[in-house]
Amino acid sequence: MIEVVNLSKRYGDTLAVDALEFTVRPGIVTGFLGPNGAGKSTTMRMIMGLDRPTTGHALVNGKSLADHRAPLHEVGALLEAKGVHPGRSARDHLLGLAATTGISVRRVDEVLELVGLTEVARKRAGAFSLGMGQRLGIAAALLGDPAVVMLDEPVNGLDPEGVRWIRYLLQDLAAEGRTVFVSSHLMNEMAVTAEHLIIVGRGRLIADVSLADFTAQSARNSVLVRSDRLGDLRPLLLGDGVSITDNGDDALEVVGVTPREIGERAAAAGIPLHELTPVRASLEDAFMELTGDSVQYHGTSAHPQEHAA
Ligand SMILES: Nc1ncnc2c1ncn2[C@@H]1O[C@H](COP(=O)(O)OP(=O)(O)OP(=O)(O)O)[C@@H](O)[C@H]1O
Repeated sequence: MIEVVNLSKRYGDTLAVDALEFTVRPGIVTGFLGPNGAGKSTTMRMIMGLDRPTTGHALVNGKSLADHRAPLHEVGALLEAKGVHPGRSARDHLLGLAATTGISVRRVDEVLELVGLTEVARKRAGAFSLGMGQRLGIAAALLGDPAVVMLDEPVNGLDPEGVRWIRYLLQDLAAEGRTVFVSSHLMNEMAVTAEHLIIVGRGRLIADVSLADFTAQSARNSVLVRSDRLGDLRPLLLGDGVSITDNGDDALEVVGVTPREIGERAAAAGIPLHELTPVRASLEDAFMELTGDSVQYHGTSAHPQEHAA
């Protein structure tokens, strides 16, 4: 378990983390989401005791990390790219880490196997691809068989196979009862990986919510209706709280009426429907809606009409 209590960090004029409070529970994957610069890495560094909080504190399994006798067994973390000597083999790198903390050679070979690096374990880490380097970083994080696993943007720059591998690994670690806390700015990836979300913007907590509730709350759930008699159908659907958008192509996007209701009204009027599809809001849309104001550096949008919606 990770407990973050009134945690703040100021760098000069920048309040990178602003009175954050949340708990990360064991047994599930918790996604830590926020736009670039939202304070995710800073928060994770403070949890690891690598940065000193301006106010507040973070506890890992009930104590601050410095108070644990064997911190590597409590938490394993992959923070920014690890300093691996490029001339060293993956195995030697892990053996070096293990030796300083009393971890066995057997455990080194176990984690190499777990992350799929056994075959290349004796090759120079300098020749590793980004994905292999990421696997090595994760192997190092898991070395102490920690109860808490914390990864900062682990899927950045990975190919789809690597992304999927990390997703299943995180879910397996959570299923073993560990606390898994993983940061990302990719909402759609978190949507298929995490069960709970902590969302931050400009250092502040914006939402602490289950994935299911987050999706259900989104106002953008709609129904796509296709018919060649849309002109007759439209007045039958209008009402309070209903919005109807013509998306061209013989289709309407309807918000505020259920698919069942639309089907029944169309049937009662004898209007044939060619399609009636519930459209879940993309989680990315919901995330943008929520964090829009807290994005520090807005780029110029290639799709301005989407933001106006
Ligand atoms: N060592 C530092 N010195 C000064 N400012 C810093 C330092 N580290 C972070 N910041 C600032 O604190 C804010 C939060 O940064 P942080 O890296 O924690 O965000 P993040 O959510 O992890 O972003 P990203 O997704 O881009 O990694 C940013 O404005 C950043 O510029």
